[in-house]
Parts: sequence; structure tokens; C-alpha cells
Amino acid sequence: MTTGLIPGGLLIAVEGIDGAGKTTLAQKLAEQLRARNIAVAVGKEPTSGPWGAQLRASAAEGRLSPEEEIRLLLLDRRQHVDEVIKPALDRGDVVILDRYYPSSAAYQGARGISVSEILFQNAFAPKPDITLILDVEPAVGLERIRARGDKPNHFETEDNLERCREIFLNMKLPSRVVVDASVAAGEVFKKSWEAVVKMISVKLIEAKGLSVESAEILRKIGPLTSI
Ligand SMILES: Nc1ncnc2c1ncn2[C@@H]1O[C@H](COP(=O)(O)OP(=O)(O)O)[C@@H](O)[C@H]1O
Ligand SMILES: Cc1cn([C@H]2C[C@H](O)[C@@H](COP(=O)(O)OP(=O)(O)O)O2)c(=O)[nH]c1=O
Repeated sequence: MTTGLIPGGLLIAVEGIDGAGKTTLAQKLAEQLRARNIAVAVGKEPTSGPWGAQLRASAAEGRLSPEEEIRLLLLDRRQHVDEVIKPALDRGDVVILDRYYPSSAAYQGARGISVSEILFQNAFAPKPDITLILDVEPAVGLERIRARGDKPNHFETEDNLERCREIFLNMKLPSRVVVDASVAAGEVFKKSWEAVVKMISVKLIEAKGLSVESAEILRKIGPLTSI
């Protein structure tokens, strides 16, 4: 049986440019947490809902104006927050997001919209407890996308991804952890897991104090060497 871990849940955002390894890491984190009977919800933005579908179609065919992209992203994110993210946090789940509002700051910021304005428009969205920024050179990300068998879309030119990368690296976010994503996926996972376990400990102790219950949950999550 899985259990809600922390009152108010734990929100993890996995960020970085295309091909950085976000989906790979999000799946592995979810798998390892679930193996420890921790309830996990995984989300991906843009979602597969109606607004997300419009955005994906635009990325495949040619781009919308940055204002129109922001409008659709905000509609998509509001629906995701209301229908998936908030209910999962209320249950005490660990929520892992494969892209979230920092992607808007990076990608729409790279198109010339003010990053602080984008962050302001996203203030309705719960703040991540931890944001893992997978950092990789655009050429490496693009090569991985090709090796995955996909054709880079209109968001995915090297110049554009370099601007996005700079914004990700300079953005002020609470509890931001930059992970070198040029190394093997197992190494990226280890570094990220360490940061996630540390944040789980902080949140648990904040919520339940240094109790027997906290200690028991942390014992179950286990030492890093058990990975
Ligand atoms: N650290 C890594 N080193 C090499 N290849 C990787 C690494 N992480 C992921 N990959 C591979 O690169 C491709 C892109 O990874 P993916 O997780 O889909 O990236 P993203 O979600 O950031 O676009 C996939 O084929 C994946 O198997
Ligand atoms: C969430 C989000 C995504 N995007 C873009 C970045 C990606 O190129 C695209 C998502 O496409 P997707 O196919 O999900 O890419 P990936 O698997 O690499 O994450 O949408 C934005 O421009 N702003 C946003 O806020």
C-alpha cells in the first residue's frame, strides 16, 4: 500500500533544455519512490489536455507569437494545477513535474518576454519545493533527441536552446539544484536523489518534528547506497 508522505506533499520540478534527460530522470525518481511505498504523481507540461495539444501542434508546424504561447501555457497550467497538482499535494503525494513554470520563463523569456513578468503571471502555481535543473550543452541535448529517433521541433534550435539554458542557470528559484546532465543517466539520478531525500527530510521534520514517525519514514526511504 502506498502512503501520503508529508502533509501538503512535496513538489519536485525537473527542468532543463530539450534532450537534457528530464523524462528519464522523472520516471526513475517515481520508480524509486514507489518502490518505497511512497505515493507519487507524475505530470508533464505542456499536458495532453486541449491547450497543451494546441501548443504541441504549434511547435511541430511553426511557432505562435510569444504572447499566444504564454496565453495557452497559462490556460494549460491552471488546469493542471487545479485538476492534478493541487489534489495530489493535498493527498500528501510526491508530485514530480517534467517541466513547469520555469520552462515558461526560459522558453518564452528566450523570445524576449520579461522573465520577471512571466514569473509574476505564474504566481498562482504552487512553488516547487525543489527544482532540479538538468544542465547540458544544447548540441548534446539535440544529439540525444536525434538518437531518440525524434526530429527537433521549432523550439529546438541550438541558438534558442543556448538562450533557454542561460535563463535556467540564472533564474532565481527557491531550492534550485543544478545537476550536470552531460554525465551518465545513473549519475544524474544519484545526484538528484540525494537532493530529493534531503528535501524530504527537511519537509518531514518541519511537519512532524523529530518524531519516531519521521525517523521511520526516513529509514524506509533508505540510505543512498541502497540505490
Ligand atoms: N544522462 C544521459 N546520457 C545519455 N543519454 C541520456 C541521458 N539521459 C537521457 N538520455 C537519453 O537521451 C534521450 C533524451 O532523454 P529524455 O529523458 O527524453 O530528455 P528530455 O525529457 O529532457 O527531452 C533519450 O533517448 C534518453 O534515453
Ligand atoms: C512547459 C513549457 C514548455 N515549452 C516548450 C519546450 C519544449 O520544446 C516543448 C515541449 O515539448 P515536449 O515534446 O514535451 O519536449 P520535451 O519532451 O523535450 O520536454 O514546449 C515552453 O516553451 N514553455 C513552457 O512553459
